[in-house]
Amino acid sequence: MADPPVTISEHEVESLLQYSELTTRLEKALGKFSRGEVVQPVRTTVPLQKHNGFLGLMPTYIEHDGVLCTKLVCFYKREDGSTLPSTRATVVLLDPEYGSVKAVMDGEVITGMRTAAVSAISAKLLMRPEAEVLAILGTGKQALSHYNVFTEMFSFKEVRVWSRTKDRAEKFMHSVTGPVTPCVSVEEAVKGADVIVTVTRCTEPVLFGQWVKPGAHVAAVGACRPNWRELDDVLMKEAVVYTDSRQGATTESGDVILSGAEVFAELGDVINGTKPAHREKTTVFKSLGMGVEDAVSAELVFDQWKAKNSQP
Ligand SMILES: NC(=O)C1=CN([C@@H]2O[C@H](COP(=O)(O)OP(=O)(O)OC[C@H]3O[C@@H](n4cnc5c(N)ncnc54)[C@H](O)[C@@H]3O)[C@@H](O)[C@H]2O)C=CC1
Ligand SMILES: O=C([O-])C1=[NH+]CCC1
Repeated sequence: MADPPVTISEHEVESLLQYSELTTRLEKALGKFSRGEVVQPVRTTVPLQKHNGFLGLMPTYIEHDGVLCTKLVCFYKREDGSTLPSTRATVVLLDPEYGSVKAVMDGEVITGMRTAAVSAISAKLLMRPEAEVLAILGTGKQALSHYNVFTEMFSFKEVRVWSRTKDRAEKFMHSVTGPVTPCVSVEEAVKGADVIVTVTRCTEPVLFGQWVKPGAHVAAVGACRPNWRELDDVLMKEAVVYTDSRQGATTESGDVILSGAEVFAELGDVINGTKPAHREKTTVFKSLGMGVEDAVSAELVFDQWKAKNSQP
């Protein structure tokens, strides 16, 4: 008889996940995914037309590790000024033998941390070793998680942040502990930057190739629909393009599909040593988000939860 499922709240997930262990597990998972060791169909999306959004279903099975999981994530194209969240997620961990649910956990923290950690892995693999300036475009949830993991993993001399209003960039600056330079234009934020993170909700290009320093690394996280963009054609065509999933990117990424840019490799190919990391060139990591990232994060949360709650 299976145990009843446990429920793990946002607060508990936050207290159980740390970037160091999470990043190690994600790097291994990206490698496994690109070696074909993970069953993970491209996200199924159900349009929520009335609310300008989508429900994404992200099932994943890692047979070797006995991990079966699915995330349910709603994401929206919100009007400017809307206070409603742009993503809401729940993660369900199952027992693959019995088909029973082991845990239902909050997916907000998992989505924030695993997405940022994968971007940080892309930077570790693809940025120039002498990188000094990080620019973050956007000041929402992903901007904060990216700021946290990038400043934990690397030692940038300057971190710049851009938002469409100066107020938001300054509010972001006051919400973090380290130094941040708020910028009034994208051009000002990215000029000379070695690493650029785009974490906006925009559906038209916001980052233009003419402003990007040759050899810079761009982690592009927003624009997860086939007709949404964050990057322009110039950047997409000049850069060597890496993705989390080639199949996901060619199905879901407007930046890839509409620019006609070629996907050079998955991050997992670089981790596995089957494709090179072109650090000397301008690189784009187009992130769409994968179920396997949620699955290994949820397994880590569940392991830690069990260790904390087991009887002495
Ligand atoms: N690749 C992945 O794995 C994931 C991608 N995402 C995507 O990342 C993006 C950011 O997500 P969150 O930080 O959770 O959203 P958020 O709503 O917390 O923040 C969005 C930011 O974009 C800005 N923004 C909105 N419209 C804009 C426009 N037209 N031009 C420029 N900036 C604009 C907002 O002011 C805000 O700073 C979204 O597009 C979301 O769908 C979210 C989760 C995972
Ligand atoms: O992977 C993910 O959770 C998402 N990608 C785009 C919106 C949410």
